[in-house]
Amino acid sequence: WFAIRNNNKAIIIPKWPVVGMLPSLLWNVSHDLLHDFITRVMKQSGGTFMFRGPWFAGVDFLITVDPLNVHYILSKNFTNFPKGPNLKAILEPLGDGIFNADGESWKSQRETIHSLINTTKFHHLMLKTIHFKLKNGLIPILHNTSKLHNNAPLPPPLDLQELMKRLTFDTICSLVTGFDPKYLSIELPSLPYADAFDVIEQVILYRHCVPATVWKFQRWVGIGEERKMRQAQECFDGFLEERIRVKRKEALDKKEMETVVDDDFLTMILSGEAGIDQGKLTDGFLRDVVFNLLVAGRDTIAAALSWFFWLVAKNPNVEEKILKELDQVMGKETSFPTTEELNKMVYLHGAMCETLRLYPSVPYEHKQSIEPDVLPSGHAIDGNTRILLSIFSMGRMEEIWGVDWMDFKPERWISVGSADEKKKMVVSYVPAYKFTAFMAGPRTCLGRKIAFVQMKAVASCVLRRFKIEVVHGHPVVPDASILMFMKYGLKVRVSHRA
Ligand code: HEM
Repeated sequence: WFAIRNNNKAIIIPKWPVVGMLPSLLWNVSHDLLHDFITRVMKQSGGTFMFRGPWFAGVDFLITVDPLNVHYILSKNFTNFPKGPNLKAILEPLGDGIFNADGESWKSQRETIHSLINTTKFHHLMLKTIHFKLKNGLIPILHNTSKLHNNAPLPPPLDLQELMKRLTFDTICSLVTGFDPKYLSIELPSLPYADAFDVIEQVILYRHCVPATVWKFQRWVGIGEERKMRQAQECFDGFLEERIRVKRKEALDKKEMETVVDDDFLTMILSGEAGIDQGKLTDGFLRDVVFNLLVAGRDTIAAALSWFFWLVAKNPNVEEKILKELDQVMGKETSFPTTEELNKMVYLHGAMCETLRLYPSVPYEHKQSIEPDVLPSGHAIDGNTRILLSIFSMGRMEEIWGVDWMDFKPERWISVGSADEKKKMVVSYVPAYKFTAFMAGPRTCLGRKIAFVQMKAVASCVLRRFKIEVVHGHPVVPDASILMFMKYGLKVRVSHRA
């Protein structure tokens, strides 16, 4: 009261009897301010803060953005900081897949996924798939609306974020299951299993926000959000079961015909390329692997591309430099870029990193200590302490990025290469404990490389053909969600480039 009365800019988080600091948190969540609020708390507290929830609710957590702590938790003392049982319960729809696994199960899944997605074959399949989806999905849709734009004074706005979600849903489904749902078509169809996927993510967020006893009770009785979760899970599991059944049959037919199997991720696993014992390939195991990969590769890229297009539209100087680079790399050619051309797009790469610094697709990472420990910042923690790493706030720390941290500056990521690199512009090395959008240490993202290829391919194809303008007055704010989406979507108007 004293601080407010004196118009003090410092954030005061009262620790009330019984309810602890929960009111401050809830107030900020309900006013769309969660990420900014946490960032201000981090700046004010020197990078680490202990949040105390209601008595006996078991929701206390330590939140940190200190790179030394992050390094310690994610790498140096990695074994003391697994994801923990609380998160495992919240993420139960992901089954025993890689996101929800710890220990040996996690290790063997990581090896399998790593060995399959980092092959030239998978890389080719990915480029082919994105090319197909751009040519037959995104570009025709933008072209259609853009024609209207050029001929009519008031063109209909498009929700670009919605288009990105549809594009990445089709792409990742095709890559993982070999099936293209055609969610991104001119008619913008409604697909029950795609909607179910969204509901599952929303209810996972809900579980993060209420005490475990509340959502577990709701699940037991079958009411509220948990009822929605059960229905959505049944629907999405039905879709996955069908995909697995079809793939099993195809794999069998191909074996009989002795044809070379060179398809999607699921086919590669079933054909024994991953070296997994056939006895282990139960429907449940395959369901978990596939579901986790769909989660990993869909919304992360959709969110990053949405923020990228918004930032570029707001920064014409960056847009100009990207277009100049694209002209240099691809000449007058407007065909799909090759792998070599994508590698040469250094400025565009910097713009993508800069987007993920300011708007990381995964804004928070959860860990839970096993044993008591002392963090490099000097904070002593008990065993079983929940820890939240705020990736969003890390991208906004002056101590890490300098005084111009709020500027969208792809140049931050570019430097002059060595003599071996012929002194060309190259992407600078930035330690993973500073730039944590893909996490760091043994659990670092396995799809980082393919994510950049996809994002650069989509961005270069769209920007060369279309000018994107954000609809005047459209509010762009991050949603308080486990994934960094825009709360009201991204309403834009597109026109053909001259
Ligand atoms: C912009 C795009 C992406 C971002 C920002 C991103 C970010 C992340 C982050 C923060 C994690 C750690 C999550 C956690 O431990 O809870 C992660 C893990 C992972 N990512 Fe990505 N990701 C992206 C794209 C992809 C893609 C396209 C794939 C592949 C299909 C992928 C596969 C994975 C896998 C398998 C893991 C689990 C690693 C493990 O636990 O060992 N990611 N990613």
